[in-house]
Amino acid sequence: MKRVEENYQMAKELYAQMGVDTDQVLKTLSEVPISVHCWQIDDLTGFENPNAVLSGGIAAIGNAPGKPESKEEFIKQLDQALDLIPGNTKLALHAVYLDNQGKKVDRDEIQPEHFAGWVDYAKKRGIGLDFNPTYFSHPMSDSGFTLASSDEGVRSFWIEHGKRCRKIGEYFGRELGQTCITNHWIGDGYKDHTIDKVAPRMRLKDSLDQIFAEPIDWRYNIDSVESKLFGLGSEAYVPGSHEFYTNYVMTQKNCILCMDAGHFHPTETVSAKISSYLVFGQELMLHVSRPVRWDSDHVVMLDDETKAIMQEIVRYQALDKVHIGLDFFDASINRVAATVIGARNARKALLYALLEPSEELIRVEREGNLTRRLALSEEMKTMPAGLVWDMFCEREGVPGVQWLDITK
Ligand SMILES: C[C@H](O)[C@H](O)[C@@H](O)C(=O)CO
Ligand SMILES: [Mn+2]
Repeated sequence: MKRVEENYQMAKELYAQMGVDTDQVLKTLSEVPISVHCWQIDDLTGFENPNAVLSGGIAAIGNAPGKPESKEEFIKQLDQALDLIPGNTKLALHAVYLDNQGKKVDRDEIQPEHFAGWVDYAKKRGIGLDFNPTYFSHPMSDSGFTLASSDEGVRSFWIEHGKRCRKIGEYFGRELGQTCITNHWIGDGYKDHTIDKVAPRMRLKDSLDQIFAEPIDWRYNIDSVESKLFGLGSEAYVPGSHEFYTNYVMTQKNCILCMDAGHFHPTETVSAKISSYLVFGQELMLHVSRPVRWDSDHVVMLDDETKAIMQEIVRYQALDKVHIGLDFFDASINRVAATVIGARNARKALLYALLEPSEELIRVEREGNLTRRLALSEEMKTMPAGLVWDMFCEREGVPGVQWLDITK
């Protein structure tokens, strides 16, 4: 305790010399919500069907022991993870984590009451909730198409699911006094060479128009649409591409864009795209993830891209415009630890961004002093951010490096 305090005082002085107020940084770091996804805990199996098989072109690869075998075990492990994650945390749920009280409740039948237990859970923990319709892992998505399907029965089933999920999001927002982001991602697409790329997109646009037709107060629920380049089995064509959704949110204005760090060409980065949306006054949802050669959903590291994403948000004072969520699932390592590692790294990346003297960097760039821009940026890299992090954990009542004990 004393050592953490002493180290922090030293770091505080060093950062002050660079024009950075670490006390203010710690306050902001504690307040910014980061939405931690629940599905790393159980490889996205959920409670709808204990034997569910993941589909939609995504995969949790690995067979690490300890996967929860009941809802009780799931909650226990989730609690264990959340207890080790400092800062203002939201919890992101998927529709398959419903409480169906042992009855069959299909996706086009779900209602707020099936998620009342989660609202109680969130109230108990003092956290907000985000939501995701589950447009996959279901016989009605077996054709590889949902909202863009040419089968009107299939399409209307999923439109109903989308509509109901927004109402559940609204319920979360009202009950918890925090906006819920309801993120819509579909795995639709073709494996091979596609001739008519327009018709599925026309159907997808129409489905979204129907889903979002009813206005919902943005204080309670904001819908986001998540683009993707390809999936397993949809390598050649995905109707819900980045260009498609960018145009959708710009013209329809009834939802915002979600960018997942793994959903682009390997040399493209989400960090490079953020400013273009902010210029047009757009809010954004992010899925912070780590693609390794493809959309592999590896656990988030404290790597250059994660730091760059946070820098972009902080530099333009857009912390209230860009909603930060996590999306990874790795079944090859302990699932609780995976959640903790990824969530702590996302917040550490945010800390690095907040510790940057961004006002000075922007000013010297504007003045044309590009030498100082580079020199100062480089010097910042070896400043003692870890000592500020330790103080953050201390103030949040969460273990610092000692959390590693659970990995023994
Ligand atoms: C489970 C999530 O909804 C899913 O991962 C989606 O967000 C995605 O990124 C699919 O590749
Ligand atoms: Mn995602």
